[in-house]
Amino acid sequence: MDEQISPYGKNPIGNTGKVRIRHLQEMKERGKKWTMLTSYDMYTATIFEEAGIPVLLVGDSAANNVFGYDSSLPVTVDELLPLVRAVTRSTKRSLVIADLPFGSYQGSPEECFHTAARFMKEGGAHAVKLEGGREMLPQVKKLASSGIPVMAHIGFTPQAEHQLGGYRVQGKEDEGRQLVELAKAFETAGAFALLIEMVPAAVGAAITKAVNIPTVGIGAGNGCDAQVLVWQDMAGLRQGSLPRFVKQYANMNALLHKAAADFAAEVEGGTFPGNEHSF
Ligand SMILES: Nc1nc(=O)c2c([nH]1)NC[C@@H]1CN(c3ccc(C(=O)N[C@@H](CCC(=O)O)C(=O)O)cc3)CN21
Ligand SMILES: CC(C)C(=O)C(=O)O
Repeated sequence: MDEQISPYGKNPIGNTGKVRIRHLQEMKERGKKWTMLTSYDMYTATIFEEAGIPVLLVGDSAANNVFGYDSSLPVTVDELLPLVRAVTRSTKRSLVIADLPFGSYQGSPEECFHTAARFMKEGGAHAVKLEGGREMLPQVKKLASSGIPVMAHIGFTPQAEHQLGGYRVQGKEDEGRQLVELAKAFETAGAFALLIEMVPAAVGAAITKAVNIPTVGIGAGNGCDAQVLVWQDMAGLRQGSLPRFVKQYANMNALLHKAAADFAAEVEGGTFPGNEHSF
């Protein structure tokens, strides 16, 4: 392994400075895979950076994983900004991407620029992400030409769930070829990377081959340059039925449940606080 141990932990990029979009580009050229996780607060940001996750996404998935909405549509710029600020304040090296929420960029390239600039100026983000198809090409061009790195999210785009008819795999049959063309159009428009959600593995691989920019997959198969998961899914904080693309690497829900229940039991039983926790 050619990984180096930096003061902050292992990083597939092997550098100890800030992760830049050019590093992600170099990783694609070297065929080295990398990871992205969502993060919405200080502790997860610090832990993920130290664990060697080079890119953190403050996703609009905060809607259903922080704020308790039942989809990503209701969350606002004013709700997401403090979360972006928390993550950028807590990290030294990770590339932090702010997700543009529904209704904050679709109206026009100018609206998109205004929202993205707020995440860069007020949130300290290093890049932004937006969802959509060809109608978003002017938005991507505007950001890229204004010095704002932009990731384009294609395939299943949750902000369009009502248009797409629910949570469904995209890009089956002929639609797959159209997704490859869309990916190329976003590359030409200036996107620095693509997020590909819920498409057949063959389509994820075909897009990854067809473009020179990195692809980050979620339910898009093993052929993408990188993979992303929502952290509460990855760590098993979320319970119940999960999308097929989720793998749980821990059972944080059970761990936290037990810690809280043990605390309650000790207080109720009169054993906490003991002498060692008293003044
Ligand atoms: N916790 C969490 N994880 C996510 O991955 C996520 C969010 N929240 N919030 C925003 C969007 C919504 N996403 C979703 C939500 C549901 C499915 C889902 O139900 N998928 C099913 C059906 C697929 C099919 O057969 O067509 C699956 O089994 O994967 C997928 C992505 C992804 N994002
Ligand atoms: C699907 C995930 C990665 C996303 O876009 C989000 O967390 O908002």
